[in-house]
Amino acid sequence: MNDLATLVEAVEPVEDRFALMADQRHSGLAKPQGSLGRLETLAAQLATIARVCPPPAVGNPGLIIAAGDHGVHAQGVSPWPQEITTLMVESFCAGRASANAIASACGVRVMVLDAGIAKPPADHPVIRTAGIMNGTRDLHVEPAMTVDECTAAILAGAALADRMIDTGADLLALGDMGIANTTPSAALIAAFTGQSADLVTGRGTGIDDRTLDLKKTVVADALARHGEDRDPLRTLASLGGLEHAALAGVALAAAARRVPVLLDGVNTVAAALAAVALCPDVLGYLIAGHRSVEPGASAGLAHLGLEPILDLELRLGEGTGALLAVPIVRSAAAVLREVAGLDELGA
Ligand SMILES: Cc1cc2ncn([C@H]3O[C@H](COP(=O)(O)O)[C@@H](O)[C@H]3O)c2cc1C
Ligand SMILES: O=C(O)c1cccnc1
Repeated sequence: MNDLATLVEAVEPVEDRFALMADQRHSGLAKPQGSLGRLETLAAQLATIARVCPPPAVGNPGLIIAAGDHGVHAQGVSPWPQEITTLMVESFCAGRASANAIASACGVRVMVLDAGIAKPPADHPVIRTAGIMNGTRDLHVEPAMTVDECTAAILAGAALADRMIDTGADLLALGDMGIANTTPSAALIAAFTGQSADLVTGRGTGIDDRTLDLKKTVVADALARHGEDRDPLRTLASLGGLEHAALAGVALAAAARRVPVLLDGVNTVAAALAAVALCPDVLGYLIAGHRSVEPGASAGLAHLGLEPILDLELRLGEGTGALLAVPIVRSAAAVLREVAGLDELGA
């Protein structure tokens, strides 16, 4: 898929009639009706995505961690130096980050997309490089990306998603890495939900009260600079990051291939809002893995109408919360596929 309009057109709505079939099937299984609670809703969603009931087993889940740097880091919105983005990506490659530990515990393959890191990491078999730019411009003073740069990042994410699906991935979890990226996330969430900068801006990696006030002002100023234009692509380019754009591309490509998309924390929720604004039919493919502590995550999830699977008070990103939800999504499909019918009891 080499242009955005083609990618958007390739996404077809999920088919609700398969949810009905899933409900009927659940009612006939050897368990009291509704006794598996939201696991049943999840299985029904998987059936609507796959257009088949029971849905296929989730046998080969993948995680894409998109990484990028941010011009707005210069405003002092994060206590961490920008080089941490590069160092953490190298840690993903070495299999030493939190995301790797949880991915191997949950049986998930990890790939990393350098969507636009300021100091690019060394080449590694798990890294793909978008090759667009080395970090965004400062969204506080000017658009973070041009529309062309943003489109290229979306397509880079879509290309990696396609490659993972071609090599067997049947669920894609989203993860992010990018020092200062909770600032563009807050700006995107405010723009796409209509909530105030004050409400959706959080402490990110753990900033003090003074820095939080500064961050809220930076987000509010960026929203004022951007103005009322709610065109999804221009909004994403103006207020977002390269990793947000790339993750929106992953969601679009996965939806186009009828593959479920598992969201992580605030940064992937911001990317999901952009993807849904670009293509409303993407929504049916999204599953919220967890509720991040960041306030913008809850605002974004509420706007999308998504109820997260887990709430473990995580506030890391990298895909950690999405990864932890993978066994639950797998189990939802397994129940609908494998549990005996009431009529088979004693047979
Ligand atoms: C060592 C380290 C590992 C991380 N892994 C994810 N993040 C998370 O924190 C960053 C965003 O927070 P803020 O906007 O406050 O900078 C992102 O990179 C996010 O993925 C990390 C942050 C650090 C410092
Ligand atoms: O919840 C998240 O995803 C998160 C929170 C803080 C920093 N980075 C990510």
